[in-house]
Amino acid sequence: MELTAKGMEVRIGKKEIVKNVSLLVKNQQFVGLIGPNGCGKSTLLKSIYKSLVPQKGTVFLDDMDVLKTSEKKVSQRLGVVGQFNEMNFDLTVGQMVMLGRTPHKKLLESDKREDYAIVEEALARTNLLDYKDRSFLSLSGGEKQRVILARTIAQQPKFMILDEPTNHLDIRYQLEILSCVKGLNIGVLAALHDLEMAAYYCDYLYAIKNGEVYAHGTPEQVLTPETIESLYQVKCQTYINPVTNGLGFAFGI
Ligand SMILES: Nc1ncnc2c1ncn2[C@@H]1O[C@H](COP(=O)(O)OP(=O)(O)OP(=O)(O)O)[C@@H](O)[C@H]1O
Repeated sequence: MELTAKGMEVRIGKKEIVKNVSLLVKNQQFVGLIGPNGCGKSTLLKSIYKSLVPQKGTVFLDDMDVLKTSEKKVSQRLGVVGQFNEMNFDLTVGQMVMLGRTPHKKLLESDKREDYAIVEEALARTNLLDYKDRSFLSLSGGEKQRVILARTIAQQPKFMILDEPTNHLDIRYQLEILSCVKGLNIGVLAALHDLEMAAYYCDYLYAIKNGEVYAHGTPEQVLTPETIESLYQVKCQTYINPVTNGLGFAFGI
C-alpha cells in the first residue's frame, strides 16, 4: 500500500508548523522522518493520520482519500503508534492488544477464535507472551511501548505510522522493535531520532527543518555531515560503523 501526502500545511494559532510538505511512501517501503526537536515531525504525522486537521493538503493510501474517509475505514488499513500512550483505566496486556481488533468488528461483536490467534501472534512478535495477564498500568515505559506496537500489529494494518517508536526502549529493544516493524513487510512512515537506526532500517528519508522538507533521498544521500550540521547545529563526521557495517555518526558542539 502506497501513502501519498501532498501540500500538507498545518497552522496552530498564528504559527505555521508544517509548510507545504509532500511525501511519498512506496509499497512496502520503510521511510523515516528525521529532524530536530520541534521541527514539526509529530504535527505532520498527526495531520496524516487524522489526529489533527491540516489547513491544506491531501493524504491518500492507494486510492483511499484518508482525510475524507471514516475513522473506522482508515483504521482497517492504517495503524498508528503515537508518542504518548497514557491511559487512565487499566486493562491487561492481552485486553489492550485485543483492542487492535476493534476496527475489524461490528458494534458489540464478541472476540472470535481468530481474534485470539491474531493477538497471540502479535504478543509473540513483540516478546510479550509472558505479559499477557499483567496490568498495562503496572508496566515500564518500554514495556508499554511494546504493548502499543503489539496492539497495532493485531490491527493487521496495511500501512503503519510510528512517532518515535523507540522512545523509552533500551538498545536491544530498539533494534528488536525496528526489526519487527521491518519484518511486517508493509509500508511504514516513522519519525526517528537515532540517525544510525534511521540509516540502517530506512529505505528513504525525509529531513524536516522548520516545518519544511529540507532534504530527501536514500540515507546515504541525506545523512551527510553538511545536512546533519545544518539540521541539528552540531559538528558531525560520518564513518562506517564496524558492528553494523552501516553509517555511523560522531557528533560534537
Ligand atoms: N497545540 C499546540 N499549540 C502550540 N504549539 C504547538 C502545538 N503543537 C505543537 N506545537 C509546536 O509546533 C512545533 C512542532 O512540534 P512537533 O511536536 O510537531 O515537533 P517534533 O518535530 O515532533 O518535535 P520532537 O522531536 O521534539 O518530538 C513546536 O514548536 C511545538 O511547540
